[in-house]
Order: sequence, then structure tokens, then C-alpha cells
Amino acid sequence: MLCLARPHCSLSFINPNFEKESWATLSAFTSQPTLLNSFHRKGDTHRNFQSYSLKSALSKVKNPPSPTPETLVKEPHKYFDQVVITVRAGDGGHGAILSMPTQRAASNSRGKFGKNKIKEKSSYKRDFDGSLVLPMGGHGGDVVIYADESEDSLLEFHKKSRYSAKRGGNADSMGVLSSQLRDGLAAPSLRIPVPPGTVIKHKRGKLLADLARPGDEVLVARGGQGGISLLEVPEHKRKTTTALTTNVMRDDSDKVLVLGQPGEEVSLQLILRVVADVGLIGLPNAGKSTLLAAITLAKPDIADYPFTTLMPNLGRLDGDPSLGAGKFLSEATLADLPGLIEGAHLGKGLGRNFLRHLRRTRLLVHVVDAAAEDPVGDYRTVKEELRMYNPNYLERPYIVVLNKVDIPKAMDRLPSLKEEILRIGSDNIDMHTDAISKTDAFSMSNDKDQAVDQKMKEIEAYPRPLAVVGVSVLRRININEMLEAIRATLRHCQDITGLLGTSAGQ
Ligand SMILES: Nc1nc2c(ncn2[C@@H]2O[C@H](COP(=O)(O)OP(=O)(O)OP(=O)(O)O)[C@@H](O)[C@H]2O)c(=O)[nH]1
Repeated sequence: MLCLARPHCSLSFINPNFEKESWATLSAFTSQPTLLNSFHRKGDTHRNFQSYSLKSALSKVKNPPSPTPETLVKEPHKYFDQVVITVRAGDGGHGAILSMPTQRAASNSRGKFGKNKIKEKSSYKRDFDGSLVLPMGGHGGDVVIYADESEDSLLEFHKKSRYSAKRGGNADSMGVLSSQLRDGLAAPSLRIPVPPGTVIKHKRGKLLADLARPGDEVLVARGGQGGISLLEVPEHKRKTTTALTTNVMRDDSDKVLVLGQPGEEVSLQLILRVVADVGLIGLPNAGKSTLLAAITLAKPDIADYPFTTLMPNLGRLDGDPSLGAGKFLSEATLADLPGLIEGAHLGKGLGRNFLRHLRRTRLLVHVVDAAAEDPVGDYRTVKEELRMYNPNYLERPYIVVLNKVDIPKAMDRLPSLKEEILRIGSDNIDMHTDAISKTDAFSMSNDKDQAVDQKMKEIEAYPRPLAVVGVSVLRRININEMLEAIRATLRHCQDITGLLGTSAGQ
């Protein structure tokens, strides 16, 4: 038997399976990798995440209340910002093996039927070069991930971690060459929405895309090519058929091309980096969530036990009327990041998971509980954790908010606390400028890229805060002064960004 076909299929068989690696990456974000690995063996990821996170080591803070059904429900928030999913693109639809109608005509029909067949033969679809165009199977659906503003976490992916696009339709044919043959329908792309700020990694951590802005998208798995069709030609007709077409002659083994190609299957790690102008940082219980609720419309969970904040809460700061309409930075996004504790950079408490969210912020607000036992020590602890994780964060412009001054003890020591905090650090304003230029919201490099040599520097070598304000966010004492300090620092960042932009453009 001899077959004719259009030779324009490309083959790709990609079925990587690296679930193990993905788990290794996940466990790197926790302080107990072996525990995670054993969970993996049990295969019940979601439930075990919950039980693991309840056992998180807490240091320097009082123990959280014993788990209640409510806290259990909240626990997956710990992983709101990272997840491993598997996506599979659709297989291509199948082509067909067709026979020439004249074969049947010769055996089954006589007279006018035979004439019809001859007429039909001349109306077959042909390419510009005269070769027969045979139908193809439809292309399998691609998988596309895109940034959608209405999404705010990756929690949904813990419930459903496998996504498959549809397969392409088969070539529409009854097995006989005719002028009516149609290609199989191409399957639509499967589009998966993620929050803006999601980074997509592939295989061994290879970066695929940084979907920083709404509408950004990336094709993560390509659908399979549809199968081609082949034409069976009886031995004695081969020469004539070859003369009719310029198609490449094929043999029996090519029949495999009739089957649609499989769609790609890949495992992907999704990591969300919150996009916010201002990052609120501080030890657990310092009052970050209360601050956010006091100056924005955000409604974060507030309680007097640590780690109420299990995922960053975002709030919009209202425009400053004094700036006038149309002025940039009349509003900003604030992110309340979960409390840092000593050893967070090593994964303690809620660990380093949240430190990465500072990456895209331009201004940091250190919130310190002024009524705590050692507020300056707490302030140093947070700075130290930042330094250990990524010293660039210490170069970023920041202000210090000494909170809870409604408590007499805090109010009494406010002047001395301000003085002590202002003494920590240098006057190196150039560092702020550098830091802002490095705060490339859409940069794709790793958080710790430039961190290594600077780890040796003392906290004192980094810039002082641009302002230190005593407030009570709960009782709304000095709120306006704090807002003014935040806005002034935002303007400062904006001025520098403007200058950098101008000099870059020159
Ligand atoms: N007296 C007083 N208490 C405050 C003030 N601000 C916050 N608090 C209380 O401090 C406790 C902790 O407040 P949160 O806002 O949850 O603290 P947080 O820093 O967000 O805590 P984490 O979520 O653990 O990081 C709550 O009981 C608040 O009511 C304040 O200005 N004065």
C-alpha cells in the first residue's frame, strides 16, 4: 500500500514529571522539610499542611490559643502565596485514513454513479501546487495562565491542583475522500486566572513568567498538533496518483501521524508576590492590622494573639486632598504583612514566606509596640531579620511608628524611644536612592540575588528612618501626623523615581 499526505506535522512529546522537585522546593520554605516529605508520602497534602502549620515553632511570643475549628479553617492561609499545580494541554484530534472513492465506484457502481465520482475527483480540495488537501485533526487546547485583578490569593489552587484543556476534534470524514472533508475543530485554550504579582516557575525553579500586571499572560503548555490524514492508494493506481499530486510518498509506518499528538503536561510552581507601595512590618501583636484598618477601608482580622495575620491584607490609602486632583501618589496600596519573629529568615514562625512580599514595596513602615518590654530590642530584631533575609530591604526608605501610646507606660517613654531609634543607623541617603532604583516591581531576579556581601554589615551602617512617630492606631491618637509622614516618604520615593526616570531617559 502507498500513502500520500501533507508533510507538515511537528512532533513534540513532553511529559516531565518532577513532582518530587516541586516538593523539595516547597519544603525549602518551611523549617521542617522532613515532616513535609513524610506528608507527601501519605499523599494528603491539604490536611497535613494544616496540621503542620499548627505545630509551627513560636519564639519570643506567647503561645497562640489552642486550635479551634475556626483557626483550623484559617490555617491554609499560610500557603495562600505558593502552590504547585499540574496542567495538561489537550491532545490533538485524530486525522483519518481515507480511501479513493473510485475504488468503491469500480466495484459498487456503474453508469451515472461512475460519472459522478469522476466529476467529484476533479473538485477535491487542492493546494496551490496542485496536491490534495486532506483534513487534519483539530489542535488540542493550550493552557494559558493570566493575571486577573479580581483574584487575590492562590488558595483556590490548593483545592484543585490539576487542570486539563480539551482535546481537538477528529477530522470529519467517513473514510472516503470527498470534496466535503473538514478539519477537526481546534479546542479552545484553557485560561487560568491568578492574582497580579504571581511568579510562575517551571521544573527546577526555572522562571517562566512574572505576571506582575493585570492582563499579563503566559502560555504554559502547548496543545497537541492534530493528526494528519493519509490516503490509501491501491498498488496499480500508485503511478497515476503520484502524477496527480506533489505530496511526499509515504509508507505504512506513517500511519502513526494520523493520531493527534499528546498535549504537554507540566508541573508549575506559582508564587504570589504581593504588589503594594507600602509594606507594614513588625513583630506579632505590634498593631499592624489595626493600623491598616485605621487608615484604609481594609477589614483585617485583629486579635490579641500573635499571627492573626496569616496572609497579607491589602488596603488603599485615600488620596491626600492637599495634593490636588491628578497628583500621582495621592493614594497608595498598603500591605499588612504577618508578624516577623526572631529566626523568621530561617523559617521560624510564619517564616520567610512573607518576607518576599516586601520585594515590590517602595516604602516600609516599621510598627513597634511602644508598650512592650523592650521596644528598641523588638525594632532591632525586625531589622536583623530583614538584613539576614535581604539587606536591600534595609536600604529602602522607611518610617517607624511607635504604637500604643495610649498606654501610659508607652507615652512616658516616647521621647527616649524616639531618640534611641533615631540613633540607630547612618545618614546615608544615597542608599535610599539606590534601593528605590533596585525596587523594580517587575524584576524577575531572585530576592536574594544581591544579598550576599552586604550581610556582613551592621544594622548601624544602614540608613536611619525618615521619621519616627508616636501613635495609638486603636485610639486614633496622632493618626494624621503618621499619615503625613507616610505621604511625605511616598513623595520622596516618587521624586527619586522621577529623577531616575529622567536621567534614564537622557
Ligand atoms: N492599647 C492599644 N492596643 C492596640 C493598639 N493597636 C493595636 N492594639 C491591640 O494589639 C493587638 C494586636 O493588634 P493587631 O493589629 O492584630 O497586631 P498585628 O501586628 O497585626 O499582629 P499579627 O497579625 O500577629 O502580626 C490587638 O488586641 C489590638 O487591639 C493601640 O494603639 N493601643
